[in-house]
Order: sequence, then structure tokens, then C-alpha cells
Amino acid sequence: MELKIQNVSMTYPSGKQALKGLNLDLKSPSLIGLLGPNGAGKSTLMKLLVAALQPTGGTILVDGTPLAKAEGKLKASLGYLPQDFGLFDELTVTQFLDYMAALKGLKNPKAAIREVVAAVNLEEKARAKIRTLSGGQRQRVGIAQALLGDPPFLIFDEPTVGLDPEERIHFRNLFSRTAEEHLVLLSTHIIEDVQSVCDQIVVIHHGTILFTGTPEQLIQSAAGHVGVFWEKDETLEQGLHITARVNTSQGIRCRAVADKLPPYAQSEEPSLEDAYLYLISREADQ
Ligand SMILES: Nc1ncnc2c1ncn2[C@@H]1O[C@H](COP(=O)(O)OP(=O)(O)OP(=O)(O)O)[C@@H](O)[C@H]1O
Repeated sequence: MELKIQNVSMTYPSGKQALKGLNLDLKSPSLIGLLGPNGAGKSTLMKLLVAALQPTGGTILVDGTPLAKAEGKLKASLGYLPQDFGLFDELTVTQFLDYMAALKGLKNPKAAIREVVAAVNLEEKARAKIRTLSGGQRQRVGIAQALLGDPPFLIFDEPTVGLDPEERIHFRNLFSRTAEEHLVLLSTHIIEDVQSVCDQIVVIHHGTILFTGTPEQLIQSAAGHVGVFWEKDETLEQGLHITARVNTSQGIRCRAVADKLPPYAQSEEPSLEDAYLYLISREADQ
């Protein structure tokens, strides 16, 4: 499966331009992490990709066919976890998944439901009413319904919200395994979610794409722009973007990103988080 996003823009009826001339190729199999600050346009892009919104400019091609003509095919091969996912509180987990399986037209719903309930570790709650679940468990039901029927294209909008660290690791591994044969797109603010599993990262900010490439390429782009120093007085922080500030017994140790590091900063190898913050901070400085 291949999606081509060509010069896509989205302006809401309010006049807010959420996306500005985006170009992007998404090709199966791949696990693509969509990173960006609040309001960057991530959810808008995902809504366009699932045809929940129509772009106000540009074209989206699904295996070469314009989305407007390929909508049926796209929806039949799509699993989607939206950001604000409403659940049917009075249904049990299994009843809800059964309903979703019917909407998806699955031929063998019982086996498919068993499979996804196991994949998200919810066997113990399969008969529990959704209103009795914790936030993290509800999120897992949302992930389960997206996985139902093993669709070849999966979109998860902030899938790890509400999950504890152990669950987040479980889901990262699940997404990674799923992406061995599928196209998986996940949006997140959490760098660790993309760090260890995504083979491609797309950084979006103010409705434009700032970066596409591998995590290693993003890290490389910040080489020479990350440094640490002891904060002897506050003026040393001026003109720098401080990414960490640690109180130690010897004083305050600062980590910073900057276009040009000051002489008192000792250069450090960038992490993915440094590189992301460097990219966003450069944009903010312009
Ligand atoms: N229905 C809407 N009408 C008007 N403006 C909207 C609408 N939905 C989103 N926006 C605006 O479009 C911009 C992009 O929003 P979007 O939800 O796509 O960002 P996001 O990157 O998903 O942010 P977050 O991480 O906070 O969910 C924001 O400025 C937002 O306020």
C-alpha cells in the first residue's frame, strides 16, 4: 500500500490554516512516527488520510488513485484510533468489539476479537463493561478496535496517552511487529515512542513538514549543536534553548541546543530528543 500526499493544504471554515502544502510518501511496510508540538497539524493530517476531512488544496493518492475515488478501498483496509475516541460505556469490551467487527464486515468475528483482546492484554477485562475500565484500559480497547481484522494500514493518533511505562513498551513492540507487514502511522508527543521502533520520522510544525527521514538522520542533523555546561549565573543561558537542567551536589548542570554553542559549553552527542528540540527551536527563532 502506498499513500502519496501531494501539495496538501487544509484550511478550516474558521479560517485557520492547519496544513500548508504538505508533500509526503508513505509506503508499506513501515512504522512512521509523526512528531510535532500541540497544534502542529498532526490530527488534521490523520483525519485527511482517513477521509474524515477533505483537503482544501492538493491531492492524496492511494496506490495511485485519488482518495475521493479510492475511499471505499481505503476504509476497507484501514484501522484507525482517533485522538478523542468515544466508547460505548454500557457495552462490555467484547460486545463493543463485536459491534466494530460487524461494522468492518468481518467474517469470523469471534476469532478476530480473541486475537486483538490478547494482543492488547485485556483478556481479564473482556467481559467487563467499558465504563468500569481505567483510562489506560480504555485506550487499549481503542487500539484493539483499530487492530481488528488485521487491516494493512493503521493510523494511531496519540496511542500511548494514558498508558503506564510498561504498557507503552508493550505497545511499542506491538506496533513494531505489526509494521513488519503493514503501514503503521502513529502520532505522538512522546519521543521515546518513536525512538526505538520507527524507521521513519516526520516532524510537523505550524502545518509544515520540517523533517522526514530516519531517527539516525534526525540525530545527525543536530551534531555539533548540543552542549552541556555548569550554570554559574543565569546570563549563561541567554540565547540557548535549555533542554535539561539538573541540580547536582556540584551545582546546576544544563544541557542546551543552539545554532552556535558558546565556548563554555562542552559538546555532547545529540539524543533524538535534543535533535527534535533543536529542529523546533530553530523554527521558533526564525
Ligand atoms: N475543527 C477545527 N476548526 C478550526 N481549527 C481547528 C479545527 N481542528 C483543529 N484546528 C486547529 O488546527 C491546528 C492544527 O490542529 P491539530 O489538531 O491538527 O494539531 P495536532 O498537531 O494534532 O495537535 P495536538 O497534538 O494538540 O493534538 C490547530 O491550530 C487547531 O487549533
